Amino acid sequence: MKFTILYGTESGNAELIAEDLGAALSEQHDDVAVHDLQQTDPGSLSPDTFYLIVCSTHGEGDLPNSAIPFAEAFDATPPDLTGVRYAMFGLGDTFYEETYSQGSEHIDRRFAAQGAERVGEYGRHDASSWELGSDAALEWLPGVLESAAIPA
Ligand SMILES: Cc1cc2nc3c(=O)[nH]c(=O)nc-3n(C[C@H](O)[C@H](O)[C@H](O)COP(=O)(O)O)c2cc1C
Repeated sequence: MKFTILYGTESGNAELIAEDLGAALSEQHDDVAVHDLQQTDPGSLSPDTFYLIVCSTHGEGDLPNSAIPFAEAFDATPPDLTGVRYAMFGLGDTFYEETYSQGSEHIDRRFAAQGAERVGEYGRHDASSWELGSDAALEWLPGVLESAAIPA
């Protein structure tokens, strides 16, 4: 199974988490890549790869800067994501109350609308919590792999 971890970030937290998830997956799997969403062509998403998407929230419940070109390209030419499976890990801060963790949901809605299947629990990290983002993501990962029926 090929894994690609895609991150959308503005101040680097999602990138760090993506790198840590990539390192953890690489211990058991050979084909693991980590990419910034801004370097990702939506048309390249493929059913032969399992995607983990790590995306923060900025503005007022908006996408972070590095995810915006991806969303624009996605909307310009919506890809057929039939057969694509992915897991979602959203970053946010409950300080922002009603817009908490909505950034990643902009990507999630696009994937669902084009036929992709989200697998496992929707992961979240709250910057107001005491937990480190990477610790939360590494706790979330095994459940996702189990839901996807991928050996850890
Ligand atoms: C200017 C600014 C606006 C933010 N707006 C929101 C928001 O609307 N909702 C939310 O849940 N978190 C919001 N956050 C919190 C970030 O999503 C959180 O700090 C996250 O860990 C940042 O990750 P990143 O470094 O990958 O961008 C905001 C942070 C900043 C600095």
